[in-house]
Amino acid sequence: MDTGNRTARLNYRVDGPDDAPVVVFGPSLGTDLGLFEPQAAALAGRYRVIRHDLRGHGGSEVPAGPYTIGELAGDVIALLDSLGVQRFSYCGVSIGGAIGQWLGVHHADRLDALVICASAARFADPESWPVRAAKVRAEGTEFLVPSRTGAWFTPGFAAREPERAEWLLGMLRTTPPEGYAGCCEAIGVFDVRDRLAGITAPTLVLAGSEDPATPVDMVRQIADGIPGARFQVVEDASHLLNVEKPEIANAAIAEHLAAITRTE
Ligand SMILES: O=C(O)CC1=CCC(=O)O1
Repeated sequence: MDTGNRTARLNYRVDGPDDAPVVVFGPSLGTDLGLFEPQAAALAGRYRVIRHDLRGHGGSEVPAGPYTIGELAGDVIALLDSLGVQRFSYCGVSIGGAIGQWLGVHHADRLDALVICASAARFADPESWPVRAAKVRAEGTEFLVPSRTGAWFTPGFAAREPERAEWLLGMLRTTPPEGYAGCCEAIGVFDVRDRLAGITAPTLVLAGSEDPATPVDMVRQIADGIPGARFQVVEDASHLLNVEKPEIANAAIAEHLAAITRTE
């Protein structure tokens, strides 16, 4: 099976009981494992919550790009193997959701359940991603910061919760340019539209009603392609819907996982 080239060492954090069912959380482009603080706080009483940084992000190793989603997923499998985890559920946001889809296609035997948030089977404007990668390699990530209001969270969220908005933007500011660029290149060539029907894990797909990066109809295509997948729109949320509307996201994720995994 193709899991890409050499795996990269991922930074990760584990919360919750050692013997509980495992739920793995994979973040979005330009963020880190802190993205899932609201989910870890809500779920770590019942699950062994493993959050990881993407390759080239946060505290993870930063190999030279370009990367592929297969390589990013291979990093996650290598991490779980190193922790002795065989079966797990996976929840990913955006590129993290792409990793989830890839795991669903290639590691069905290990997946209890999938949650895919604000993602795509084929991201919009594929030709734009290498352009963004080149600009980030040349200039760093700072030029992206102003446009993340709207792209990541609604202006209303930024006004209501400025400290949380700044906390998210701080993740982007500290993302290594090479890691960010390598992930852009992975996004640009990712396309599993013709593989979705092969995903057998019970799947929940969440979309933010105000998300311009992965609009509702684009996210819905994932659910339409996966047999039996459930789809839910989170109202008044943009791309990082799990932070903008944590109570709604947590309730949906917890209900989906509880229906699949035994915690008692
Ligand atoms: O451009 C962004 O920041 C939104 C996004 C697309 C893929 C991803 O992981 O984040």
